[in-house]
Amino acid sequence: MSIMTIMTIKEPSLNITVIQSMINAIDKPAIFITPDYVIQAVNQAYKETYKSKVVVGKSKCHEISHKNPKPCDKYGEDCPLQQCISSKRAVSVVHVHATGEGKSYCDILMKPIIDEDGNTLGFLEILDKINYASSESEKGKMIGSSSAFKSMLNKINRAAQSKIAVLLQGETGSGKELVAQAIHDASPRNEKPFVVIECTGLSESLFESELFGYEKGAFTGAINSKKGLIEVANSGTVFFDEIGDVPLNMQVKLLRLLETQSFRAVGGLKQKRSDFRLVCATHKNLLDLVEKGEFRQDLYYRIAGFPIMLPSLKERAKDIPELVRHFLKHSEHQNKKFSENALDKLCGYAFPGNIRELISIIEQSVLLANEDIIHANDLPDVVRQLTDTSNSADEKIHSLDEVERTYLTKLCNEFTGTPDELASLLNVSTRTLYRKLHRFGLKLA
Ligand SMILES: Nc1ncnc2c1ncn2[C@@H]1O[C@H](COP(=O)(O)OP(=O)(O)OP(=O)(O)O)[C@@H](O)[C@H]1O
Repeated sequence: MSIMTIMTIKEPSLNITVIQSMINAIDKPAIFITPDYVIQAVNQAYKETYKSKVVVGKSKCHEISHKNPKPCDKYGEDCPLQQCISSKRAVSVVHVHATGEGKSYCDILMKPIIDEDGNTLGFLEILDKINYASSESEKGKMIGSSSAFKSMLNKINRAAQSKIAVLLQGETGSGKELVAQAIHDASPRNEKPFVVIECTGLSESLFESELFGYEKGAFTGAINSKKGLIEVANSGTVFFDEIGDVPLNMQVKLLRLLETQSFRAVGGLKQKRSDFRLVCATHKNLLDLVEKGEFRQDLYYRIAGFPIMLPSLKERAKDIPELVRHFLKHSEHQNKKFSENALDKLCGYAFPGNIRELISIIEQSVLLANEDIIHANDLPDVVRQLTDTSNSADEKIHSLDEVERTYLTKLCNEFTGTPDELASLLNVSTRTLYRKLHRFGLKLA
């Protein structure tokens, strides 16, 4: 019956055995469908993933993957089949699918299968389960369901498959380190080391000894030789955080390392090699720095093979309620809940510190609330004030640096605990807190 169906779709006939063999050779879940969404061929990986009975020639793709009686565009999602029909080209979208293990993000690749005469015979759909993200609270995963978040997932998944150098650009606290880790986890190098190099505040000598290691006796205090982070990262991924903070004289050394993948330990003669995948992040506009002569153009093009722009939390405000539920659920405050009104206020706030600031605001609100329900007036002043004035026409727009500086200045004057306690409340490492204080010339009381 399935053969008949295919044969009546287009001339010349399509051999279902050929299609089935093609699908069987794909190691990811895959189906072959006709424009009426009907599945004409399916592989074992698809059956195992969706655990629903697929009747070839009858079951429709959306009935299996979404458990929906109607196609996904009827529920407000992009339909890859419709896009593929109109563009006649391969398309890729990220959807939430109902798999045998519950809801899961999937990166869908839909390709038209065209015969020698240019007739479209049907569409090949290949699915890639995204394990590092979820549309609902799940411990250890990136949470979100806004379209900005989904299109970021699509790019992460693309980047993960190749060895291309990725540059993550986004505001502070928008999740750059989490995305870097996700790229590593979804890559073929995921069993190998993921090494983070924090570029802020590295002096030249520290830069070289940290990255390249040193030989015994190379300098006072080098009692034994030590491997550098680049060597440790061999076969894995190196994540250079805040790459825009690398001073010009060190940029040359970095460029040489990236071009040759080889280096020499401090005090060593031997040239060593390390095969690492490069991911960099910055909250700065590197092209502006290139323009100002503060960042080498050749280094920029070397690190920005595949730039990914992370959306700010403001651009994905739709995700705020789920993120709030997620952070409460995985804290010691599972019994707490934000009122609808408080959630509305949060959704209207600009979050200059992005998700890190959201986490901190949740913590503060929990402390400020007297009941298990957190009301709008339990929110910290910064949210209440900024959201209260957000409609005024003459509101001055503050730069993110300004907002961060003002908030940190206030904390420096008022906070009475230790730097470690403050760093933990702000959900940053103590090192990051010191880095920020140093940047604004601030000191804790
Ligand atoms: N999509 C997400 N879902 C859940 N938690 C997230 C998400 N994105 C970021 N976070 C959390 O937000 C916090 C900040 O993220 P991260 O440190 O990756 O940001 P960043 O952009 O690297 O910050 P910085 O620019 O200051 O280095 C972390 O606690 C991280 O786990």
